Amino acid sequence: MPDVDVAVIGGGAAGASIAAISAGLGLKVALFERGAIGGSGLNAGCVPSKALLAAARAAADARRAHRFGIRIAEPAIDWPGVRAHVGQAAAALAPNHAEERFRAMGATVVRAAARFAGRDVIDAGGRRYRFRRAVVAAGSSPVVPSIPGLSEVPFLTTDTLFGLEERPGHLLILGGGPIGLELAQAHARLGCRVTVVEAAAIAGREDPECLAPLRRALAADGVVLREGSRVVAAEPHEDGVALRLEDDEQLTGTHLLIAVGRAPRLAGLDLAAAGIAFTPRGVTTDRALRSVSNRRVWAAGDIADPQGLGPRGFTHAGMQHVGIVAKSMLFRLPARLSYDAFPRVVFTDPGIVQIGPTEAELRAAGRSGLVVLRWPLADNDRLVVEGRAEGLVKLVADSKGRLLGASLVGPGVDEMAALFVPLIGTKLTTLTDAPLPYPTVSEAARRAAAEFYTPKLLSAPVKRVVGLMMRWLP
Ligand SMILES: Cc1cc2nc3c(=O)[nH]c(=O)nc-3n(C[C@H](O)[C@H](O)[C@H](O)COP(=O)(O)OP(=O)(O)OC[C@H]3O[C@@H](n4cnc5c(N)ncnc54)[C@H](O)[C@@H]3O)c2cc1C
Ligand SMILES: NC(=O)c1ccc[n+]([C@@H]2O[C@H](COP(=O)([O-])OP(=O)(O)OC[C@H]3O[C@@H](n4cnc5c(N)ncnc54)[C@H](O)[C@@H]3O)[C@@H](O)[C@H]2O)c1
Repeated sequence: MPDVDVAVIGGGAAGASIAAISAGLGLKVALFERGAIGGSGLNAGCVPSKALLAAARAAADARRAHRFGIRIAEPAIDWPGVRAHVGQAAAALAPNHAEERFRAMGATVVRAAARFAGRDVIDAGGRRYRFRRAVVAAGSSPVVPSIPGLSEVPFLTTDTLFGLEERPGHLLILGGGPIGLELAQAHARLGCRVTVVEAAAIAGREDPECLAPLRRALAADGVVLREGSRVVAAEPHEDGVALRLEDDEQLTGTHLLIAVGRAPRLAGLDLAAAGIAFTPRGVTTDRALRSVSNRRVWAAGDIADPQGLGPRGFTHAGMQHVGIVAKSMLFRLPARLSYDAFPRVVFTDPGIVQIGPTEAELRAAGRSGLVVLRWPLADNDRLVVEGRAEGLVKLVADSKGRLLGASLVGPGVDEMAALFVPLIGTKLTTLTDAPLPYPTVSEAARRAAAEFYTPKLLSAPVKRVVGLMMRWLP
């Protein structure tokens, strides 16, 4: 006889939501969490990083105020005050993740590491739980590269950075992905020296046309970017830490942050004991997020590797997974995950947004007949009046005018992502016909979409027909 209907391993964004829905449906639920409920997003990810960026934005806005004829002295950064703000942001959101909230819903919260002990058995906290259905939502953790000497130097990851009491004097950041870039800009604006060492190009997944404005902004903030640089050794230094690059150059800093990617937290789950197939990319599932080898088990969030689609390390991917798992596991409805309109945002200033595939990804997938439309944000009235008119809206459509992907860079474009998600796969007329409010940054979406029709509308035959109608029809 099973002890629980639904066992959920991991109380992060994905696992906690599935536990809440299952309990809300009156099912007997056990939620296993070995750390803090809320997971990486609340405690060491989205929330503290965006709170730090908000403080950094306030400092940057003060520095830019002179453009508007407002003179403000160089802002004094009160680091304990900044840390208090970051702490308060997490505290304000913590009640959504409180253990009592789940208990009140009728779920059993087990504050212990869980591991599988059979196809329908989980061991945790010295007890054995037999389940009807289980969801693996154990998340991901920072990858630490094997660099000679790294284990001899004190280094930070995002698991430890937000607990650091002192302000780094000179923060060296290894990795120029979203984590490295967001935290580089935040720290630079808050008065730290920052050097980013990136083995390839920064934001390497993003459309290359979006990178120039970001590189310029980071340079203006004082971030030193070392792209195409490989670290071959790390060693202690009187300043804190030294990194040796391939060409023997040495970079020194007071602190080192490792931000070279995240990997699914597979260790300790003993997935093999339950016959759950996995690879280093995560738990192998079908498109309904159901394990391909143990049909009692589903996976969600950073640890899920839906076959053919690969893992996605975003909170909103986890939220999309929750909907799929609810349909498939709880309601027994057909469910099929698709990332065709999946958005990602780098929350720097300017931000970079990608919705759906990039032009390069579409071409690599063999899509032909692509139409690329661009609208520079230098022409956006809202940004002109705000003195920040830089960036790009780039849309990729098929020959019939159906939107396949959108790449954006500019101030405030993060909020435009939501506009585009439901439009992927639809005709661009949805945008051109919509009265998007003026003056907003979003309005540039309509201008870019209109570029698809303008050449056709202003063609010689159309001009002739319009002229004839004007002159000959009443
Ligand atoms: C600095 C940073 C900034 C980020 N910013 C963004 C952003 O702006 N937008 C965005 O969409 N994403 C962002 N992300 C990614 C986002 O945080 C993750 O995609 C998301 O938190 C993953 O949620 P999850 O539920 O899959 O896993 P997690 O949040 O990692 O939760 C998994 C939980 O499982 C628990 N656990 C693991 N193993 C066991 C076990 N054996 N037994 C019991 N419990 C276990 C862990 O303690 C953890 O609490 C950011 C990440 C970082 C690090
Ligand atoms: N804004 C957001 O939504 C957001 C923010 C932060 C994190 N995240 C999630 O967290 C994940 C992890 O982020 P990330 O930035 O750590 O990883 P990432 O994989 O996106 O980027 C890591 C970068 O490090 C570089 N790199 C790898 N090894 C290196 C080495 N030895 N030396 C120098 N550079 C090296 C890579 O070339 C890459 O550019 C992201 O993929 C994303 O899913 C999302």
